Amino acid sequence: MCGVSALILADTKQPAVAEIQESLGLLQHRGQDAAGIVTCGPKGRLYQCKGNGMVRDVFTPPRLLGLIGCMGVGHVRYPTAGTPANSEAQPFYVNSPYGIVMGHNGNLTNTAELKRFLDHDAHRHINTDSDSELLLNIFAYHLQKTDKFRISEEDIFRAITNLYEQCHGAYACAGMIAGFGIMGFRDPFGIRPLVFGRRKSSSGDGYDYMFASESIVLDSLDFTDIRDVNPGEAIIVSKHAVTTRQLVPNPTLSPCIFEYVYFARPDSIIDGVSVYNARLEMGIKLANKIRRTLGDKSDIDVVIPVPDTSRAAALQLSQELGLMYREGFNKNRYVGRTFIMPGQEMRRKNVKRKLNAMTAEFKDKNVLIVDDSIVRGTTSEQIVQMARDAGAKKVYFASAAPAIRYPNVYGIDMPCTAELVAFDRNETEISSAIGADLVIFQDKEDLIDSCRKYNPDITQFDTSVFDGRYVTSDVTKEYLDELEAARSDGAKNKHNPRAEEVIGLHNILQA
Ligand SMILES: O=P(O)(O)OC[C@H]1O[C@H](OP(=O)(O)OP(=O)(O)O)[C@H](O)[C@@H]1O
Ligand SMILES: NC(=O)CC[C@H](N)C(=O)O
Ligand SMILES: [Mg+2]
Repeated sequence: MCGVSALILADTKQPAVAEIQESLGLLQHRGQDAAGIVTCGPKGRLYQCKGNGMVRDVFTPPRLLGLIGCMGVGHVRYPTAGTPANSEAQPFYVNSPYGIVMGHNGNLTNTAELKRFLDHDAHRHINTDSDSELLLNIFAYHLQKTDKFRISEEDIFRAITNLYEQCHGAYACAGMIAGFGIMGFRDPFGIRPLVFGRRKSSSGDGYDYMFASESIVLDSLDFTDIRDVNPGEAIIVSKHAVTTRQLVPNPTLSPCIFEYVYFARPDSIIDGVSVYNARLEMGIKLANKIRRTLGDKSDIDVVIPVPDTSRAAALQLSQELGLMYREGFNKNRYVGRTFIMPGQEMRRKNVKRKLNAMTAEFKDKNVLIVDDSIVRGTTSEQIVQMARDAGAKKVYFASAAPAIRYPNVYGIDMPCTAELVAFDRNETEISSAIGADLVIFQDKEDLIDSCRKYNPDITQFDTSVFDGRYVTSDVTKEYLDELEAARSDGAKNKHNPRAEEVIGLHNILQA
């Protein structure tokens, strides 16, 4: 997943850039590889700053000063398609028609078909390997068909409807049309999150409007009337009006359950479910599973979370089991999230840089380490070793999510089953692969119930990483094979000149 945001201020003399930058800081946990902002100023002119790096590195004060205008779009990237190159930093821009800017969270599953269509039929030039550039150009192609001097909301809705028919996979998008306004839309299954809110303008005249991947952004920036964009719904905020339209009739909301497990901030609410509450509930359900597995009289002395994401579940679990909770791992706050770092070598090195065991909490104890998930096992394997080195007698390892055995195709970069530690292994084999005495996983139904408890109206989640069932119908065995061949660690390690290529056309990073 990535993070997107778009803001339009009622007071056209005020700059939007500072709050867009703020929004990206609040979404940094969704993407650490690249960041970008495009604003729209007087005369409908667009101003862009984007490139590889964290928000604090990309947006230096002089660069921010150059981003003028009362509306704009922001993006933080975690690459899940194409390459990690600078040129694939978002938002993307096309000049025709009207000047369009788009930030995309998610992943398209029919990129080959879209690429062919844009080349052969639409005759639109695509300059990178990014699926998001394809998405933007599909939208632009359909908007172009209106062939009008000035467009209306109806034209935009029609173009998004056409995009829905053509683009498969996951996409939560925040966009802008030069001089016109901002827009947000979510794919027909609502796989990735997107929220919308408004705030009384600082001048007291009218409202400011904002889209963001997570509600924490709108909360922090004092927006109210926050609501989820529905699956298959588009919202357009022009300088004069807010227009919403349900473009896909009767969609089935199917949010990615991994947002609740790991990706989202705990203080966000996604599709009516507080991520924090869902994690606490995961802790309760996991405690029950541990009780069922080990019986009431287990020999566990202490529960220890793996910072950061597992903390809420681990604390609740310890209370449920009547066990002591201790912060046994000290975390270096300056190292980012390791799971979303590119390349296994980097992920492996950074677990060690980030976490350190405190001997006092481990020595001569039977410990239950709790994490939110075990994916490649990069974290768990090293954590178990650290616990043993610190003198633990027995190491139990519990995961608040079920075992992950299938690739993700909707915006999480796990395309290759062979890289997943649970692939083709039973629980005993996983325990020995990560060096634990016993590993205990949450049951899938319990995970689903933990989220549904807070919004029973959600009838299905995307749980594909646990069960191999994809909510969109086009994910075939052939597709998964192609994805694995293109994006496995092995494939990425092969020299890819496109990843290093400097496509200056896209970047304006200056001192
Ligand atoms: O089995 P793995 O492949 O190691 O992936 C799972 C681990 O990665 C994530 O942590 P991360 O460090 O990314 O973020 P966090 O600090 O938010 O927990 C997640 O919380 C698990 O700890
Ligand atoms: N994880 C995401 O949402 C990434 C968006 C897009 N697929 C990219 O790779 O840039
Ligand atoms: Mg973690």
